[in-house]
Amino acid sequence: MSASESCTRLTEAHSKSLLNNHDTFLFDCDGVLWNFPEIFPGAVELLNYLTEHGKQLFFVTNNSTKTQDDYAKRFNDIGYKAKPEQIICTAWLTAQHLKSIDFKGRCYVLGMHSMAHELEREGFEICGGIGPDPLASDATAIKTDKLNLDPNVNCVISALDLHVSYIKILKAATYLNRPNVLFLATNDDASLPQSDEVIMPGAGTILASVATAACRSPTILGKPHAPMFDAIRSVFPNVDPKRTVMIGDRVETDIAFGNRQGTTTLLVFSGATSEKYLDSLKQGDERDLLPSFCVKDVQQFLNFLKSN
Ligand SMILES: O=C(O)[C@H](O)[C@H](O)COP(=O)(O)O
Ligand SMILES: [Mg+2]
Repeated sequence: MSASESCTRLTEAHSKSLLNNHDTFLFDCDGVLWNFPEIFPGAVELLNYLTEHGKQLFFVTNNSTKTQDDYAKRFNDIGYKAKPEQIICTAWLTAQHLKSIDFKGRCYVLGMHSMAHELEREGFEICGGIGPDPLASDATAIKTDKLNLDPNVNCVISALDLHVSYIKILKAATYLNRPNVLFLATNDDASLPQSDEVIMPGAGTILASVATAACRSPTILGKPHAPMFDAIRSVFPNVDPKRTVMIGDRVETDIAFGNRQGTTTLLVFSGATSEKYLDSLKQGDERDLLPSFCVKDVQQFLNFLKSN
């Protein structure tokens, strides 16, 4: 797909064609449906409209701060009846990945309680990393014997951790100094999409600190990488990428994910990507990042679908 063929501004005709020629719609969450707690206008109505038109919906979010059940409850609270199996979130995905490789051992996790919940639900042991772990104020030299490291840790997982600290990065890097220790990451998003000038560092900022200190690169499970689509196939084996639309706000994760899987991609400008940034990409040769279509937001997409 050339730059001129992609990034087509969505119209009513395109929207009806997307509806008639696709069975499955994959929705990113942050920046597309909401910047929580703000739910975007038209978001819930669009989900219900597509469901009423017989479409299969999945929610593919790199956000690791909530469990599948948390998301299912959130969707039900805002008026969309979601089943947990429709929700492909990275906390759940990480547990499924460890299951798929028959992992045995203990994990040091830089993340929120949702990570612990999903991992422990599958029987994996967490050994630190969740919650605050501040540097002692009188710390002069940090000696290994003061760190209470667990000799049985053989996996380090980097996720979105609002309690990240120097000591936690130090412990993660020290564990990763052992070559047998597996290094996983939920995602490498630079930031969380925000509707004002605040920049909320994303999971990628934490991952970069650990990877830099440890001089190692992780296996990243979230978008744009394949495990999320594999997880959808495990729930819905008949999913056909050619009849699937991926709707996202970040080109490096959502659009690249859809393009690599061969789906149609729809970029919204309500989150991480501005029209100006997309225009700058069109000058380059990163086809992977260019969407099939782009639209202002989910409300405009819904309006096009409902127009006569
Ligand atoms: O930093 C992060 O983890 C991400 O920015 C955030 O959670 C992305 O969520 P998504 O847009 O994939 O729903
Ligand atoms: Mg997003």
